[in-house]
Amino acid sequence: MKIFNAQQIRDWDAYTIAHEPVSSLDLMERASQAFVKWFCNQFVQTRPVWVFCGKGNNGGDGLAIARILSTGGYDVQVYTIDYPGKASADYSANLERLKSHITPTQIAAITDFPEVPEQVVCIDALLGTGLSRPVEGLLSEIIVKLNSLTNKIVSVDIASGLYTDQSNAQDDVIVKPHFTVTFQCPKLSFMMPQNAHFTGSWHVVPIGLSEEYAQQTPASYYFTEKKAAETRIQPRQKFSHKGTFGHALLVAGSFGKMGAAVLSGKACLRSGAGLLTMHVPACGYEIMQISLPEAMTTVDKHEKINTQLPELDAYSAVGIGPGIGKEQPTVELVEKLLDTIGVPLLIDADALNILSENRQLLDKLPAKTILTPHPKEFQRLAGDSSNEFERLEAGRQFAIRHQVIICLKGANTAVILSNGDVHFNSTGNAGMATGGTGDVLSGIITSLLAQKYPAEDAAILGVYEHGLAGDRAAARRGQSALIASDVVEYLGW
Ligand SMILES: NC(=O)C1=CN([C@@H]2O[C@H](COP(=O)(O)OP(=O)(O)OC[C@H]3O[C@@H](n4cnc5c(N)ncnc54)[C@H](O)[C@@H]3O)[C@@H](O)[C@H]2O)[C@@H](O)CC1
Ligand SMILES: Nc1ncnc2c1ncn2[C@@H]1O[C@H](COP(=O)(O)OP(=O)(O)O)[C@@H](O)[C@H]1O
Ligand SMILES: [K+]
Repeated sequence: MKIFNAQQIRDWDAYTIAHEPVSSLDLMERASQAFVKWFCNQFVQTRPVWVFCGKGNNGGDGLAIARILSTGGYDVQVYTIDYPGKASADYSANLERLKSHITPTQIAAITDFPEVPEQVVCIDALLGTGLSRPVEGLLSEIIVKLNSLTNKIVSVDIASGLYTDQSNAQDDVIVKPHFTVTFQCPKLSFMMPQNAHFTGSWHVVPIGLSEEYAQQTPASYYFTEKKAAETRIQPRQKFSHKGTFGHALLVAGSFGKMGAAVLSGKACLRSGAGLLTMHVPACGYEIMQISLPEAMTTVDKHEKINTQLPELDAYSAVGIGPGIGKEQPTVELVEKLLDTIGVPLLIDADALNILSENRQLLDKLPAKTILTPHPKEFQRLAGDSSNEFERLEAGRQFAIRHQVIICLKGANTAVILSNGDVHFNSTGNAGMATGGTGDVLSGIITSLLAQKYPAEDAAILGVYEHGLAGDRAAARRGQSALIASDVVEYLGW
């Protein structure tokens, strides 16, 4: 699914109005009905609903939502806000339509703000994607009040005060909803960890905006859901054999960190590679043979770290990094690998830190190499950013400059392609914030590369399946109990 920016969303709206054709008022009605459908599944009719409306089209949605809910039997009150600025035409039209159902109460000063009983669900329809400046004055006072309540808050389209596609300043006043019900596509700002408090649990509801516009309009940002992920899966053919599915090499582990090698190796095999060889330091030989009998093991001459690059001819992809440390002989191994490799490559963990500390190596990265940094590793690679929009932009510039693919890990991992396009992941949960889950991801992606998946597909699909396995694991055991081995166990495809 494409993630459009605020201007594109306005154009999408206008395109739909012109080409369907549908009046903008009817489109607002459709959006409001879609919101109400979600709302009625979430909150029973006995919950009173108070709707707080601004004067733009988001406020217009709020008025229409209030009318539809009231017609549906909910006890609804509407609060309109008296702040400078002109009301939109569709807001005014909906205010007229509302009048035979509900008489709105106007808030002209913060002292007019009502006492809100505990059971009331508040709907935030103050400002939407038309936000163009920080919220001030009465509107900001109202947001502060709403945020001080313990009531459930549902934002229409986007929390009031939150920008759609740019960073807010730290002291901006923004609604902190429990839920956001957003129209047609997720918004870029929902992907940023800095905005977690300003989205709550967010849900996309379709409102029938033009498919044609969505298809023909280029976007830089995407949201990878089930369908987009599954279309990348290459089905296994009846007469295939283990040679069909490639031979992966994982260079992993060091003394005290052999677990990272085991986890990435298991995940690699569970993701369909035909053959796997693990290259590990001598201390890891028995550990590998016992814990992963399906893998072959080549042993480094060094007891505790990897120092020797195995002959690469046999392998269809290489993954390096999990648990390898940063000792000088390992740095030299990484350099030699970059000088000689002719197959797809994944670089993770300490191998990324080696790149950060030996920046001349960055110029040796083969095109379409996949890098899987967590935010700290990314910061070491690309430097500081003052907010997460800037960090993402730094990631795009890095990917374009070095022609690599970056999986910037976290909730909604951003897979940044070498043309700068970003695919945010939809799976995964906070239970995965535990040691070793990144090693599992390395194994999965290396496996897909070995099977000759295009690097873009390996990154996007690998990240998706990794999160999905984490979600299955969390559903069975809960998030706190989840460990990286569970993610491997719940891979299933
Ligand atoms: N394209 C879509 O997907 C649809 C959007 N609809 C609704 O329309 C909304 C967008 O409507 P608008 O563009 O009217 O946007 P808003 O409802 O956010 O209002 C924008 C208006 O508020 C003013 N404004 C901006 N920042 C302000 C601030 N900080 N303080 C005070 N006033 C401020 C602007 O000058 C403008 O007049 C969406 O969020 C959604 O709720 C739906 O009605 C229909 C379909
Ligand atoms: N809150 C979260 N929601 C979803 N996924 C998460 C969350 N926290 C971590 N993850 C995922 O878990 C993995 C952690 O990787 P990483 O930090 O490298 O761990 P390690 O180095 O211990 O293996 C990443 O794939 C990341 O996307
Ligand atoms: K809103």
